[in-house]
Amino acid sequence: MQVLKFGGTSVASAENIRKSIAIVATAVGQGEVVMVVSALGGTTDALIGAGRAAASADPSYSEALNQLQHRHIAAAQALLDGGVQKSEADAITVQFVELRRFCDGIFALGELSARTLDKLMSYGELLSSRLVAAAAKAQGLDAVWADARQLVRTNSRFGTAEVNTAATEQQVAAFRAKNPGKVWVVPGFIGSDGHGVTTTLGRGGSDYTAALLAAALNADVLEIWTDVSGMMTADPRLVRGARPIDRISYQEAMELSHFGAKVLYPPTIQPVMRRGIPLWIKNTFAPADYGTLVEVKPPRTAAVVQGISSIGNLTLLNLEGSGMVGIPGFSMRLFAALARERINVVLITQSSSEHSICVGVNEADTATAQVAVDEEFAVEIAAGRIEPLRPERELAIVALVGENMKDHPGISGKLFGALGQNGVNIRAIAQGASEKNISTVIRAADVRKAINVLHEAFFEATYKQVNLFILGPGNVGSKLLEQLAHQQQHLLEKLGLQVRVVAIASSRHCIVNEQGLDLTAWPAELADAPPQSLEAFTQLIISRNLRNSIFVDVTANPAAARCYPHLLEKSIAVVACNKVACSSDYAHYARLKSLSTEFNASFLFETNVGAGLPIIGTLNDLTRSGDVVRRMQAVLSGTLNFVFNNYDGTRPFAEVVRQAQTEGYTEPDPRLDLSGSDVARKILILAREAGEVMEMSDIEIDTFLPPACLDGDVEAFYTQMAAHEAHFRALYDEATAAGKRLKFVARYADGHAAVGLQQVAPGHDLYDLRGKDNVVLFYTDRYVEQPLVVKGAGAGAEVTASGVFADIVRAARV
Ligand SMILES: NC(=O)C1=CN([C@@H]2O[C@H](COP(=O)(O)OP(=O)(O)OC[C@H]3O[C@@H](n4cnc5c(N)ncnc54)[C@H](O)[C@@H]3O)[C@@H](O)[C@H]2O)C=CC1
Ligand SMILES: N[C@@H](CC=O)C(=O)O
Repeated sequence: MQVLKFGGTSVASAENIRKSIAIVATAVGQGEVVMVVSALGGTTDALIGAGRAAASADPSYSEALNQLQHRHIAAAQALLDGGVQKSEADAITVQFVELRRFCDGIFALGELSARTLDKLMSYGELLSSRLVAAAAKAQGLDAVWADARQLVRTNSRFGTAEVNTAATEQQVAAFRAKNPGKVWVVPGFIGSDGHGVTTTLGRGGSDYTAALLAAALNADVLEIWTDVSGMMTADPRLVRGARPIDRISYQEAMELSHFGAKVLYPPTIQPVMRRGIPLWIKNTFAPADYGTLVEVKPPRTAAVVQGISSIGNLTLLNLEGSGMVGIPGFSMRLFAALARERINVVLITQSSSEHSICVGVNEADTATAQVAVDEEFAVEIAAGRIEPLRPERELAIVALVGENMKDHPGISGKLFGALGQNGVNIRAIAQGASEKNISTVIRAADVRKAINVLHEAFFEATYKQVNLFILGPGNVGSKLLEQLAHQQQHLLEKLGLQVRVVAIASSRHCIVNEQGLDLTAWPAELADAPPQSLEAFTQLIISRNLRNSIFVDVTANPAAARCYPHLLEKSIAVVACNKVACSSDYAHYARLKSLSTEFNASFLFETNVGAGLPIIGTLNDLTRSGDVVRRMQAVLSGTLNFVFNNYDGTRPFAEVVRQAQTEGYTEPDPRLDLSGSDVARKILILAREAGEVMEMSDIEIDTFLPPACLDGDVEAFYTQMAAHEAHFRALYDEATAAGKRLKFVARYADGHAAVGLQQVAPGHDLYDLRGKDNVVLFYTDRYVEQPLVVKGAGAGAEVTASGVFADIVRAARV
């Protein structure tokens, strides 16, 4: 015996009904079959709407009934021919005459009781099941229509009637005896009470009808045919990578269905579980798909977590107060007060201090719960022994479900870690001793992010999605985007990172695509995009609330640097080649570092010194391992090294500087390089990273520029340099005459830092530094005489982009 249930979408049209009947026909080859059907998709809602309209004296119910009638007759016409079609259309018309009279009655009385509503809703399944039975017969099945009201006996709790199992089993057995070998076609969802009055089993109750019949008939299998290929590892509307679960235990299926996996009506499992009947969830529209088999003991797989589920619209009710500690009965009174108002408690947690108890309820029950509980504890509240009930709204539960979680250490740790790294704050936790379900209460606005993060952590070991927001696609930014475009496949295959550039903003425009921008088309798209301010861009990053978000600042803009705290506070990582933040006030720099730690968000700026060279990383490695940096000597300006390596008086000094700018070594404002300020920023950042508390004003800057060069704008700067050619020539000649080279050197020792132009002699560590190279010599407690040296290309868009890229990968792999 097999019981097959077809949901609303599976019988929504003549075409779908044909598919469902074909599935039943195949099953008939393997033994007796019971077919349980829902109403044609959307019918129940339409009937409720018509009933409510009628009850509120709105005559539109009549038109709603016309449409329903038309839909059912059209389906009959498409499914049946000749005399069968005529008699079925007549039968449908008769039922609609009855239904119309019934709604007229509601209209006249202006009242829609639960009992009346049950009767009204029952027409949906009665109509669909009769139609499907006629179609099954027309297709050659030996089908019989079975009125569920004569099979399923319930009490009179209209809307959510409770089933009398013993009476139901007797009625089912009697019907079976009278209809041997027939294919039953049964309306789901409905039953009747002891007086023969129509009742319903709760929305989604057709699954339950099928489970009751399967249990009563001791069926070999219960199949739930729906429009998805089984229970999924997570809600596929929220998680793109969600996939069907092949085999799952009753307990796990129950947990998942309770927590919002809508493919199964939660009470369905209990009757079949009692009898150990396998329950198979299948897809009517892809019958070859395996679906999900729910059984007593599925084969043990490596999967510890079977699924991730969520319930929205949750309020946490917090009852707190010192008067609760050690006094029995508080919980009982709290739950009794809620029960009196028929408020369902979804989750409970209590701290071991007993100072507070916290329960989760449906948001719609918040006000009623508050009144009921405050009344119950009115005396204690008045005496100040407990606080009035404190509801926290707009929350949701996200739960991990899996029987194998039991005795498997580290699952909660991984859950908390994954959520924490993404700035998802956990308001409450519940885990039963059975360890089948670990529930977290979080902000409703974080649900999508949280489920995706957890799905990635527990199901998609293959890759982690990283979402980039890039500000300032100039020299470095454009190169970075080029490198990202080339390396996307490599990142996915070798590092398991699916890196998506979600947004790019220039100083004027912004483009966004949550699925990832096309990295070849962005320049044209950005040029045509609407204007967007920096504040709006920051808000966009925060409000999109995407997991593993990284803000990449490739500007030189102080305002951009001011956005970092807001982002870090939301656990959004910041990667910056912009040096403004780390060379600003020490307090700001220190705050950013502490926000990064506090909110578990990377703050990386390796390219602030030496472009793509691993200078800050090396320094961090030294200090983290306990070494102490005593002294640093460095050439930290690619621009100045390039200029002094290329200037020999044959070309004007200004022209060589212009070349450095054209080749992308200078700052957007080259005066920062030539004045020594950029080098001062860099030695400041190194000193701070070495543990020194220092301000920019503490750095001694010995500039070689005539003061006039710094008056006016950038063009005036070039003009002034040209005018002072003799000054630069003299610097060069003097050094050359002494057999030396000019190097702009940064020094740090004993809490003191200075930068300035020096003549260095052959044999000096800095003498042979070529092109635009940088070098840093670290003298530490471990590197006393021979310094640790980092040297190489220290400026240029390609190498800087490469350093930013490396920081992005570091932030992504945390
Ligand atoms: N060029 C190099 O070798 C190195 C550069 N850097 C740093 O890289 C950063 C960028 O340098 P480049 O790409 O050469 O400069 P760039 O001037 O070519 O690019 C910066 C871009 O940022 C944009 N921008 C400015 N304010 C903005 C805002 N509020 N919103 C959005 N976009 C804004 C500008 O319009 C420009 O397109 C600078 O902070 C520089 O110090 C760091 C290490 C080496
Ligand atoms: N303008 C800088 C670029 C790197 O920070 C330099 O010339 O070194």
